[in-house]
Amino acid sequence: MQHDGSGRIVVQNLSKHFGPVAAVQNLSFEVRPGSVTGFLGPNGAGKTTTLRMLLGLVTPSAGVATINGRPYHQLGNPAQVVGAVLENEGFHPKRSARNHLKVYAAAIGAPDQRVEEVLGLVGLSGAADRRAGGFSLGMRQRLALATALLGNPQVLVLDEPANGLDPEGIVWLRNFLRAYAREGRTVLVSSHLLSEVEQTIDQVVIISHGVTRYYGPLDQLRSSQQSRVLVQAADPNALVKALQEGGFTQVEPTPDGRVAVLGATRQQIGDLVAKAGIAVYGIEEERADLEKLFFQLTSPQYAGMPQQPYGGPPQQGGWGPPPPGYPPQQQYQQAPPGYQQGHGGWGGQG
Ligand SMILES: Nc1ncnc2c1ncn2[C@@H]1O[C@H](COP(=O)(O)OP(=O)(O)OP(=O)(O)O)[C@@H](O)[C@H]1O
Repeated sequence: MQHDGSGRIVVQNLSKHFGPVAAVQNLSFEVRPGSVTGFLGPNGAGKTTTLRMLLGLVTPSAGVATINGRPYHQLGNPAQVVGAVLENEGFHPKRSARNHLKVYAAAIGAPDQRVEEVLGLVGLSGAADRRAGGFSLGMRQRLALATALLGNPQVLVLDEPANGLDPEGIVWLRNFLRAYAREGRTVLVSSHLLSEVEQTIDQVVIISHGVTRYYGPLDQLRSSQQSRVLVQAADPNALVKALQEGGFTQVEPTPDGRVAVLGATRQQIGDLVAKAGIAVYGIEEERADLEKLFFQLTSPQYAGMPQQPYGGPPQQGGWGPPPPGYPPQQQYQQAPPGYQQGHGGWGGQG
């Protein structure tokens, strides 16, 4: 049966157990053409196992993974549909890059001319006659990518492709993958570091211990992380009152006695306290930190929490269970008790 040519990757309720180890649990997500999707999670999260199931190298315990609507082994001409780079791929050390590519090109019926094209695409033309055994890790990554590109595939699946690349190589890879997606192709790229792929990806699937923690557009994840303005005031209660009167309702105390205001700028707060005549000793903006959120989402503490409290794996734009302390447990949507009387301390304690 023919595949549908859609360029779509669909992972549906995918699970894999290795004996007692649940490597992947009920994972679901979709990758559409024209986008780069980051598949993120710490070491051991289940990324490689998932990609190996997608590529027909590991049999799922449950669920399905398809490319163009078919499991990998049912794609008639897989090299033209999907190109993949998995971790620790070996090259014959004595074979030159060009000869390595010629062997693979012959195996999938690609012409020798394609070998020269892919060498150019990955920037290895100048090193084509050097033995792969002498290549740096970064050059080996490029050669592996060139091999994946031989069939001019619609879909690219790359496991930790930034490993071993120097900063220049990372920028090169980012531009390459974005251009590839702009051609209407599909790119799925795994990493254990959000910062490494943050500028490359449009969509993100974050997993930890084989379970989805977040699945959706990166922008949405970013905008969920509001910056906060931290204010140290002589009279926090008066400050909270003024903030709420000024329409800043997302106000919370910090452990060090400051008042955190969400959805505000330093300037807005500065103007407000000046107008209200409130003495403040400091106004500081705390920038949203995506890396911190990623760490929280994938931390072991978080992984120990009940799974899927919302009844199933997250849909697109959806979350797994909230990370600890998120949203903050102490949040003054209304004035803290005690302050309305004009006396008593912060939260009615003083
Ligand atoms: N063949 C196997 N036999 C037994 N356990 C396995 C096997 N392959 C993977 N695992 C286990 O499954 C879990 C997920 O591993 P996997 O390699 O998929 O994670 P990963 O997210 O790719 O991590 P890394 O970046 O370290 O490769 C780990 O606990 C790992 O030890």
